Amino acid sequence: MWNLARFAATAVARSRRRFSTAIPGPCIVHKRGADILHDPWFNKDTGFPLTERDRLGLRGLLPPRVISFEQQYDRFMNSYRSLEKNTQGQPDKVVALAKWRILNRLHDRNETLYYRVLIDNIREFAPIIYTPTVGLVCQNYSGLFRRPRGMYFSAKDKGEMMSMIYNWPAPQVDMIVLTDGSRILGLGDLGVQGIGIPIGKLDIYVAAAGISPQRILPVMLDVGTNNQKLLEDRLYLGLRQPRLEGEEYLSIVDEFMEAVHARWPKAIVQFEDFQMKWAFETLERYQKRFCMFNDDIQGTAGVALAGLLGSVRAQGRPLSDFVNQKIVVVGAGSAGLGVLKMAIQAVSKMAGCSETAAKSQFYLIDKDGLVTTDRNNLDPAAAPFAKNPTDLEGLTEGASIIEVVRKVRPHVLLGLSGVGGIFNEEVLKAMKESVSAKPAIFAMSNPTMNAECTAIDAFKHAGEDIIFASGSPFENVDLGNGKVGHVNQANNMYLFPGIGLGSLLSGARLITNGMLQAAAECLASYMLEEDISKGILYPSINSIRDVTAEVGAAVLQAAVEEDLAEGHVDVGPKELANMTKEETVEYIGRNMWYPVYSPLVHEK
Ligand SMILES: NC(=O)c1ccc[n+]([C@@H]2O[C@H](COP(=O)([O-])OP(=O)(O)OC[C@H]3O[C@@H](n4cnc5c(N)ncnc54)[C@H](O)[C@@H]3O)[C@@H](O)[C@H]2O)c1
Ligand SMILES: O=C(O)C[C@H](O)C(=O)O
Ligand SMILES: [Mg+2]
Repeated sequence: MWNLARFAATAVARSRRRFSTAIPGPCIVHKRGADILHDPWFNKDTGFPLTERDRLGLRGLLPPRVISFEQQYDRFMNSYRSLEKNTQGQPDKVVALAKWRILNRLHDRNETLYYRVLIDNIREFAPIIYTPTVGLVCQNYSGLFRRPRGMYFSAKDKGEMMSMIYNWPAPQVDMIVLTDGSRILGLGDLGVQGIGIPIGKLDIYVAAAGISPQRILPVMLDVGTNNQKLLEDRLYLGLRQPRLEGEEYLSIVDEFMEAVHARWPKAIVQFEDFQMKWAFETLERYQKRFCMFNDDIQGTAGVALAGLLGSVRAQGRPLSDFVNQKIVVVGAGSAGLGVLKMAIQAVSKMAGCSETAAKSQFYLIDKDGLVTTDRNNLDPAAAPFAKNPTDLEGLTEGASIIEVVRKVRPHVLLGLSGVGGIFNEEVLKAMKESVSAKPAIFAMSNPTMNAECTAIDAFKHAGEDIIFASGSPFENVDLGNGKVGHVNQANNMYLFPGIGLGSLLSGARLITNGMLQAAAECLASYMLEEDISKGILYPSINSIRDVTAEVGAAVLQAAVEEDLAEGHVDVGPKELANMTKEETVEYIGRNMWYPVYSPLVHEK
């Protein structure tokens, strides 16, 4: 549970670990010749040594010189740098898509090299394969499409999924990211084009959690789209029909979940970018039956909570002061409500009070303004967080963001609305009057153009002492006189890889609230005091494998504590239970796949 002492102890004592990553043992490929060259899992391009060229029927299919992995790596990076140079001055979108294309071509051709350049340059490449560029890719998917990636199950496949799942060529799948494309980032319903999100999330799984690319599966459930523009687009690649609703919709998701479970009973399914009603409904429906979680509700909540606790520390307050922080959440969707739920639970545990009492510090605003019990047709999902107008001292149902901020003078203003720019100059200036000397502004909506405000505007209008976080990356802000306004990336990428990997290696059949809470607690305690005092709430993305190992270990240990850990491969539940915290982190690190060319034939 929320163990305050643990924060100080773990954060200060923890040394940064570097893992000696596992190198896969020799494997025999059953393909030969051109089939190997065309298989990105096995392809080494000009890197095939002569013995393999001989024995795999590759002689004559490649230019004679053998190029080392390092040389191939340098050649790719040189091409990438040339592309950067050649596209200078072109519109941002053109440059971003050109960068995505060159990376995607490598992904399609040679996965080992692709993942190595991704891991080594994660800070630079994450914004291309993940938010914000992935949003642009989804918007343009039908035009950009060259090769399929992942699996597509459509409403027309009803009754066929149990056999279709066996069309996937890999014998084992550990991690699935599933979307129905109905709420892609803040970009709305993008139908089948939303497949880019599971692909991007799974790239992060490989880079951050070391899940082998042979064991991941991005999935699109195409149940139609309500996006009129796409329905009228002659290049649109999805079903040209309105979205299925009600039982018809659920029967498709049910069939998919049964099929996956039948083939890979231990695969973990991450639900991603479902519109709110289905995000909550499917979580409720499956969380006690399958090993699954909803990243937008649960992953986001943990990352936001870690950031909120970090802001308390950054204000120089003891962590226990979290119970007194006034927090305004803008956006009552799957993400905003997930954050509220977890934050209120944390307050209630810390203060030892009921959740009802813990709610008093939180304010919720949606597209119709402040959410109160006076609202007609109050959404049942938002109802538990609605304010009683009698407690509001002057604010009424539907009050605007500026009205709420002026009246409440919150410590934190947190946006998960999907609406770019709604933390406008007036709202940001009002945050100067916050009761906190270091107010926090979280503009968490993605992609960049949907962020509630930019980093520059936040520091310009709300003052230089703010703590700032955004869902998509922004550059740090130069405040002059050598001062830097630090930009944090409050994105669920800091948690979902560890949740997935920790659950997988524990062998748990379910992902419980306790496991998710352990993940959030671990991230919250990761940062050292010296960083936190500078307003740095999250680790650098460069240390994402270390973060994931720690988070994964916390999740695994929580599974052990709840008696859910059944073990993984040859590590049984008893061994897991006997591992110390350190040993658990090492165990997780050892199980991370790392891209090197492994031999495709046994040495004679
Ligand atoms: N940073 C992260 O890790 C992270 C994680 C999840 C979601 N997100 C982002 O959060 C956003 C919302 O996601 P979601 O799943 O909750 O979406 P959603 O569609 O379920 O909810 C959006 C909410 O915003 C409210 N809203 C719309 N316009 C508004 C306005 N003008 N003022 C106030 N509120 C308004 C809506 O009423 C709704 O309650 C998306 O942009 C998504 O990319 C970020
Ligand atoms: O995809 C992201 O970058 C975060 C989050 O899952 C979102 O939906 O915005
Ligand atoms: Mg998402």
